[in-house]
Amino acid sequence: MSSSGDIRIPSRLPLLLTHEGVLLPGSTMRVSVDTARNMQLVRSRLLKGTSLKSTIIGVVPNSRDPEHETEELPALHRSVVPTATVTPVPHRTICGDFRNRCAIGTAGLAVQVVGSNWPKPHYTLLITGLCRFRVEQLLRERPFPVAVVQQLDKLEQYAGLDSGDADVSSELGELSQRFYEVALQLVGMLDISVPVVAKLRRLLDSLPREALPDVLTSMIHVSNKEKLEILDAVSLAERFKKVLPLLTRQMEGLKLLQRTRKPRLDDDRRIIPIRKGGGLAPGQLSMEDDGEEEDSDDTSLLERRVRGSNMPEAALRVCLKELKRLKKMPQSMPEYALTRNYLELMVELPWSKSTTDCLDIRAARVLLDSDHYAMEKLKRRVLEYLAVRQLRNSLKGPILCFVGPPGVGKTSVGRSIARTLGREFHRIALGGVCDQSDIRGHRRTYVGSMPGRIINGLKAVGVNNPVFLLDEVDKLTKSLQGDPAAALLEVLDPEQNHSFTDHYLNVPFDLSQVLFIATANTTATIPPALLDRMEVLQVPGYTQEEKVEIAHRHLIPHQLEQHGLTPQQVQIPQDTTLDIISRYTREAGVRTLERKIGAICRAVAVKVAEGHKATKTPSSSSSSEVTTGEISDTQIDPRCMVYVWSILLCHYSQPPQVSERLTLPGVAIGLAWTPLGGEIMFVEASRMEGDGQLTLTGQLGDIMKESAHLAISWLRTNAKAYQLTNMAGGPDPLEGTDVHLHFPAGAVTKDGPSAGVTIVTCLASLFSGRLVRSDVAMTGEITLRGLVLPVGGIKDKVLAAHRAGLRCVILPKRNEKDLEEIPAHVRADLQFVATSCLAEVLDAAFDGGFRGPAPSLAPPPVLSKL
Ligand SMILES: Nc1ncnc2c1ncn2[C@@H]1O[C@H](COP(=O)(O)OP(=O)(O)OP(=O)(O)O)[C@@H](O)[C@H]1O
Repeated sequence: MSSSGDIRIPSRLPLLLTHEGVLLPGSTMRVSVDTARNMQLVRSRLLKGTSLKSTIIGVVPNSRDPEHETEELPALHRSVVPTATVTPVPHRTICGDFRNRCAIGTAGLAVQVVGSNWPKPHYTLLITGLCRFRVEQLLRERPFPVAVVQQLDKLEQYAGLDSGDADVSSELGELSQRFYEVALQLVGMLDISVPVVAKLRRLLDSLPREALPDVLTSMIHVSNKEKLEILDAVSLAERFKKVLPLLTRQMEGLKLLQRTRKPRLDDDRRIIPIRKGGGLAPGQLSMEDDGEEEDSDDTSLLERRVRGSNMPEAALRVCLKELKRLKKMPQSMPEYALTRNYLELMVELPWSKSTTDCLDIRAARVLLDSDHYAMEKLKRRVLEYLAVRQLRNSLKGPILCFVGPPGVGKTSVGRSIARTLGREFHRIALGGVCDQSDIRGHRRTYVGSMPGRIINGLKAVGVNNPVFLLDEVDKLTKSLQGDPAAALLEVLDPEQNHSFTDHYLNVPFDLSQVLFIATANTTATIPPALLDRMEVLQVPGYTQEEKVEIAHRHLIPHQLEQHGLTPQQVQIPQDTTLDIISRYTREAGVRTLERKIGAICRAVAVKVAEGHKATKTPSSSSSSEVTTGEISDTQIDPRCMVYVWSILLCHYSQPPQVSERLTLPGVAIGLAWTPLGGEIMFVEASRMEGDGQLTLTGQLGDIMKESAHLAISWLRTNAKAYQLTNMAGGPDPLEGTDVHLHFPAGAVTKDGPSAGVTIVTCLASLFSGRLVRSDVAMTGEITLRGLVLPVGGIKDKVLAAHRAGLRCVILPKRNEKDLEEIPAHVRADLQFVATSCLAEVLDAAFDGGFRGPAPSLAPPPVLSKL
């Protein structure tokens, strides 16, 4: 730092008006620039200028807030020096008013300009003060003020310090010596081992004495007003005199502080913080000290929590080690927050906190029954499972996995199990999870690392024995980030999960008390190793009657409550519900049904809120008696009940879904099983002139394609017996003919052998020109010899046929036993034709039967051992 005496500043300076601090010669200050005038100055002088001269600006304190900047230049800070001492100014002020003349400021060198656009455009300048100046004449005010200035701190001014006038010299010499000694005392009170204190000590010796008052003022704690007084002290002697009491005050503050400090801190840590490039503040010091105290209190509180959290020995050791590191870390270190977060998590984890199981099997049965209608098989198995657990008092055993179409209550049964046990419930959605660290957490070395879902779940429930529902385990996917299913293996294996190690925790956590239940739509996509650890419980779709019951017992009351309606205000008769189910929904579960009921409730809620009601109150619940569909025409008492009749449904819902009829040869209805439940499927075939090619469309898998080839071969073999012909009427159906077979819903991949009988029927219809019965649906695998083999998913398929309003289901003979699972009333509504060969299938599929095969083609009595 050089003495300001060596510096010659330009006679014209652009003025930067500051409002937040006072720049003194010899010190450095950061100034935030956001007012229009100052921004202009930075842009046109500092950013465009190329010479050193262009980086010198005049910094003048301005008391006015930048928020209130006006067109008019604010009054600049002006020395209170008697006007007599001010050099007379020629009255040539071209702009600005007279009050801005004689303003005192500090010429400064802009050493750094940093710009930012956030939160609004602004610059931050780093300016080093060079010397004082006085504004002689304001040349212009816009776009930024420029003034003719007079440099005040000059070399010759201080000549008296070293030589010259004996009186001045001796007075200044004495003053500067006293000042130096006091400054030395002040620095002596600080801990010299702190680098900034050591540097200050060196500065005291190396700086010219005349620079000391300004430099020390900018380092100790003084108010802006006091700083302005020092800025005004143009005379050096006056400056020494004004700063001396400030130094003494600072020392008093330090002494007081040292006396009030605790001996522990006093002995070994005599570190008194110093503001970087600024001063020491008694008030500030004590505040920082409080912060330190608070911090150490905070850490010891954390330590107490760690010790009291009952964590196992290994975890405790890790935590104490981390605590030790934390104590040594400055708070500003990014790792401080990481370590602290880790310790907070460790403390919050329920290492030994658990709820007491209150399982009463009888009460559990009542609760399961009251929460869920039907699902008898599932409820029975769940009760068995819970009973065994209670008797053995252990959780070891297979993990239950509920598999079924969406909306059949898998998740809600899981929730009921938690309630019956009196345990906390937590659902972990695994759909789409493709990263191992989702389950097992990230290592703490990664930025933004966090624990996996299992540990997060435990933290959320706050006990170590909750019921965890692993929802949609069939939707886990692999990726470059590892296989989440592999991570789940450890979680679900009772032999291993007592020491599950999350990467973030890096210490084992005992998961053996957690009751895991999984749900899936299909077992096909569950990784085999995972499936092996689970006991699969199929949850089939519901029949229409079951859905009506579920709607009236659970869904409607729930929806009414959700929409602020009471059963006295709305009544949905059973046949209306049945209508919604059969005409507006086609699903295995009840989710769409619930949505439709919700839509009705919303519409009724509007009417009720408006004070409307039905114009006619029908006397019976038959929809046919209702003559009007509008409920919004007449205003009557809002307390009256709103009846929702079938006829009104069209006001609230989309047009009903209608099923098509079979009007062309070459169409047959098959039954398919998908993860969403059973579905009916219209298989279509057409033929055209060609050279005997078979085209298959509809995203078919290999097995399905093979079924199509099998069907064609069987039909060609038996063409004569069934009088199947090609387009020209010839005996080979494929001669000169191309056949196209299409399975609608082309965007959905289909596979499996169960469409075999449908393909045969569809092609038989095409080649014979006869229509297949439009109320028949079929399923079954075929062989080349014309046998019909059993298939899976019979219950869902039959329910789908029933939903679609079909009358007859053709199924393999060996699937007859599966019909027991189907509710009696559904069975009563349908006719089942159990078939063991294709001849029987065709006979049942066509009105009046299909022309039977020759006796030699009839299947042998013992069909197959498959
Ligand atoms: N048998 C039932 N009795 C009462 N309510 C039921 C029954 N089955 C389903 N529900 C209700 O249907 C809604 C959907 O059920 P849930 O969310 O449990 O389906 P899910 O089988 O888990 O579906 P997903 O596979 O899509 O997760 C819930 O409101 C649930 O209470």
